[in-house]
Amino acid sequence: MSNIVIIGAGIAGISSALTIQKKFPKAKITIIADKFSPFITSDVAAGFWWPYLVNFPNPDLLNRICRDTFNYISSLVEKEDAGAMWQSGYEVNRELTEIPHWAPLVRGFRRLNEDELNRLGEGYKSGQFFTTLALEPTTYIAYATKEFLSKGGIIKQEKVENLVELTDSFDVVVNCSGLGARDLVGDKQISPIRGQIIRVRAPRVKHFFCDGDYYCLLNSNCVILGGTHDEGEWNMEVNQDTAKKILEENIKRTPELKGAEIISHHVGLRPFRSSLRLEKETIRNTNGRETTVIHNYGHGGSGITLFWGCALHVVELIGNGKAHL
Ligand SMILES: Cc1cc2nc3c(=O)[nH]c(=O)nc-3n(C[C@H](O)[C@H](O)[C@H](O)COP(=O)(O)OP(=O)(O)OC[C@H]3O[C@@H](n4cnc5c(N)ncnc54)[C@H](O)[C@@H]3O)c2cc1C
Ligand SMILES: O=C([O-])C1=[NH+]CCC1
Repeated sequence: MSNIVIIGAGIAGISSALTIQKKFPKAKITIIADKFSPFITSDVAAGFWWPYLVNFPNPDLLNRICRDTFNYISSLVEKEDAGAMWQSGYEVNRELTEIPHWAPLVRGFRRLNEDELNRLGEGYKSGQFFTTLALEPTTYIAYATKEFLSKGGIIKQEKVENLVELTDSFDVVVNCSGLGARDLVGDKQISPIRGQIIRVRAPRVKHFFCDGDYYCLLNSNCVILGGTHDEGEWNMEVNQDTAKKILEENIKRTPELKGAEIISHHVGLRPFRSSLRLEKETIRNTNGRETTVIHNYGHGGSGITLFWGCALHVVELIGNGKAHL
């Protein structure tokens, strides 16, 4: 039986494990990670489907990845335990912006007129109203992990010090290490963009609102207020002044937030890379053994927006050449 290992148990790792399990049902598939949900970056995510703080040089493939992920999350809405839901709202900008490439994917995309922009706040020059999806990441990772284990998947807690060491015992290694790739494969192109958020209970909030500075996003079990983005910042401590500012600024934009119950504060480090790394390499180790390595990391602020399309592409990269797996 062939042996496949996925490094990482975040949204990228667990989804890659599922697509590989489906494509190669006879293979032995193991997820190795040093940290698991609910203690990883993926758990901090709002789960909002909206390409944000991510670069990828191939627009056609990016559109396909966006479409595949959007369609997959929409298929999960009917499953009560997957954490998916629809939500509508406003995205506005203080500068003139083009219609985004993903506009045809979301539902009811409509540009806002000048009167609407003025009523939403001062200084907004462009914006749109649309319906998109949210996938509560901790809920989804639990749902996906249950499916992976039910089909014979194996999970090991371990910090991988050297990826090449795995090539002696695995036919395929899939690197979904997120920001960990900086050390794991010495990739200095990946660095953190620190984000701080507040989870609140605010049942009167019925629309999302984002304006490039702050955001108020809904998901299946709370409302998420954000949106700091500090490049190169590794500090994981919640900053109380930042939290106060996030709350105040969001209340100005969404007054229904007044009196909202604070549930929790979180900080996460978005794994930002000059370009999302979704590619294959072949490693021949000192014993002359050749192993296929697939890299799937560097999703920045869009891990939940891109995960399923990336996981499907991971299987393509492993390729039919491995149909015997
Ligand atoms: C505040 C905030 C809000 C966000 N909101 C959204 C949103 O609304 N929508 C969206 O699309 N994206 C959002 N994101 C971005 C999203 O969270 C990330 O893009 C995504 O979580 C990255 O997933 P990942 O699986 O690559 O990484 P992670 O979740 O960090 O998982 C990496 C895994 O690799 C393991 N690992 C790393 N190195 C090693 C090693 N050497 N050995 C063993 N295991 C290792 C870790 O233990 C972990 O299990 C947000 C991010 C932040 C910070
Ligand atoms: O990274 C982030 O903060 C977000 N990504 C999509 C919505 C918010």
